[in-house]
Amino acid sequence: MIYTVTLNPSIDYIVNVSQVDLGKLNKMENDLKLPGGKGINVSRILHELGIPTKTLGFLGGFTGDFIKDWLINEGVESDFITIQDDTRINIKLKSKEETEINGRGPVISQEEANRLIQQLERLTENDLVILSGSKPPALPEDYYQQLVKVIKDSHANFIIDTTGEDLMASLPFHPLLVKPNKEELAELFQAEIASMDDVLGYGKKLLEIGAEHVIVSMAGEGAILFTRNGIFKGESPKGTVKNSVGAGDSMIAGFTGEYMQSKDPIKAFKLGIASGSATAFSDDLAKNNDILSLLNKVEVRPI
Ligand SMILES: Nc1ncnc2c1ncn2[C@@H]1O[C@H](COP(=O)(O)OP(=O)(O)OP(=O)(O)O)[C@@H](O)[C@H]1O
Ligand SMILES: O=P(O)(O)OC[C@@]1(O)O[C@H](CO)[C@@H](O)[C@@H]1O
Repeated sequence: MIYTVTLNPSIDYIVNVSQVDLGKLNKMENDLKLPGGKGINVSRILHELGIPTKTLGFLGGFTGDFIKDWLINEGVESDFITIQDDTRINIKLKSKEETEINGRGPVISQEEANRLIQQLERLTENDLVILSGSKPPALPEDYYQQLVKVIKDSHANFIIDTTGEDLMASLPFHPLLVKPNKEELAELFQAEIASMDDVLGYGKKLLEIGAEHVIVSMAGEGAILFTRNGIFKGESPKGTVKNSVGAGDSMIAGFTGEYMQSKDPIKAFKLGIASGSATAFSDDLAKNNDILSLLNKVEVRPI
């Protein structure tokens, strides 16, 4: 089974405003509330692709109920730990530019935190866990490291999509995939990423430190895949961007779904790009048909 873990889910409140005047009253043209949080997005796309998945993490309050109900309606399996505090609401302001205002996240007690660890103790070597997104400040500083240890002790495999020290500390445990975008890669190495040579150099370092596969995603400019057998550049299909929130998560879902079936990283990379782009061209996350219709437009070549 492919499990996803979202420590800090959200309702994504997508607000379209033609022009934003700070300090004035602005009227929305339209708005949309969607279940959010990176792992939840990954599971929604896996489910869309027909791949069995279960989504885990912490949900609470009326906001948590909204997400739980949405997933039930969509048929996405979940087993969340119920917390006392409310799940956060993240604002995605769409105007001439996309502006995001993300909440810090709810209070999570030690007892609630322990219950997720106990869930992961039941994993087996046939399982893969995708750990995605930020960690609410209430959780212990080394919580991600604790999760990685439990997953490895259970002989399961994992993917991690987070930033900074939590990502770095997980690399020696050989995640199947890490997928920083260019900004996250720069932050990881406290370096400027100004050229393709910089992307290639720092991407290779992630492999050297321990990742099995690395994708550096570059939005409309495509992505680079680093494997132990070569490096590949994938071009993003062209289209009209409607809402790029979740494009990165969709890419992880596409890659993982295909890789777990065929063990072919190039085929997986192609489905990853098609899934990411299909989501960027949709209001919500992509639908299966949109992903498959983009798949034959994705070009990948060795570099
Ligand atoms: N403007 C776009 N046009 C075409 N494809 C896109 C666009 N934006 C994203 N994608 C697709 O989605 C993939 C992941 O996007 P991106 O690099 O923005 O990830 P990310 O920064 O993790 O995204 P997010 O945080 O918005 O989920 C890209 O490699 C590409 O395939
Ligand atoms: O605060 P985090 O966990 O880093 O990011 C959360 C988030 O921005 O990521 C998803 C898109 O990738 C959204 O659904 C959600 O609002």
